[in-house]
Amino acid sequence: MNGPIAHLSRRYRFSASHRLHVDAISPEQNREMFGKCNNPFGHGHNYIAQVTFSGPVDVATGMVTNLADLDSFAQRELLEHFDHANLNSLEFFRDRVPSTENVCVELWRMFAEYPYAKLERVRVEETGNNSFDYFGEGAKIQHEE
Ligand SMILES: Nc1nc2c(c(=O)[nH]1)N=C([C@H](O)[C@H](O)COP(=O)(O)OP(=O)(O)OP(=O)(O)O)CN2
Ligand SMILES: [Zn+2]
Repeated sequence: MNGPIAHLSRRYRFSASHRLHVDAISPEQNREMFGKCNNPFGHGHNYIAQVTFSGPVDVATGMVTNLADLDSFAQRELLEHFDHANLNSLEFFRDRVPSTENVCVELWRMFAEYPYAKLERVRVEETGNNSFDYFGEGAKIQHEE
């Protein structure tokens, strides 16, 4: 039996490197657009991803979803692929700049498949100064292209 709807959020940390670069424009244009982030050797971040889900609070368990289930899912779908990876080498970023906006979009695609609650928001902190939110808008268009 289900009770009221609640939201839960969980944070996952991964370290990854990337280079912001677009093949279609010149080296000078890349440097102008991305500055130090276009360094050919890349650079790294300790990312923090926060995923937020909603769902009915199960009357028997008191939970929207068991965090242990979410952790197993995140380990398999996110951390095994992203932690200590070069983002530019991952399939999703073969034709996309590995900006944090695009990291959010890719994490949305992953976590939207979690079967036990409804994904509401993906937040990714790239540095201590910036964070990016994605709420799934335009997701179908992006993935059907
Ligand atoms: N719209 C976006 N702009 C930038 C992104 C991004 O993902 N989306 N990413 C970067 C770089 O990856 C960069 O490494 C962050 O650079 P910067 O903003 O200079 O870093 P901070 O000042 O926040 O932190 P430091 O660790 O002190 O450099 C750039 N722009
Ligand atoms: Zn960066």
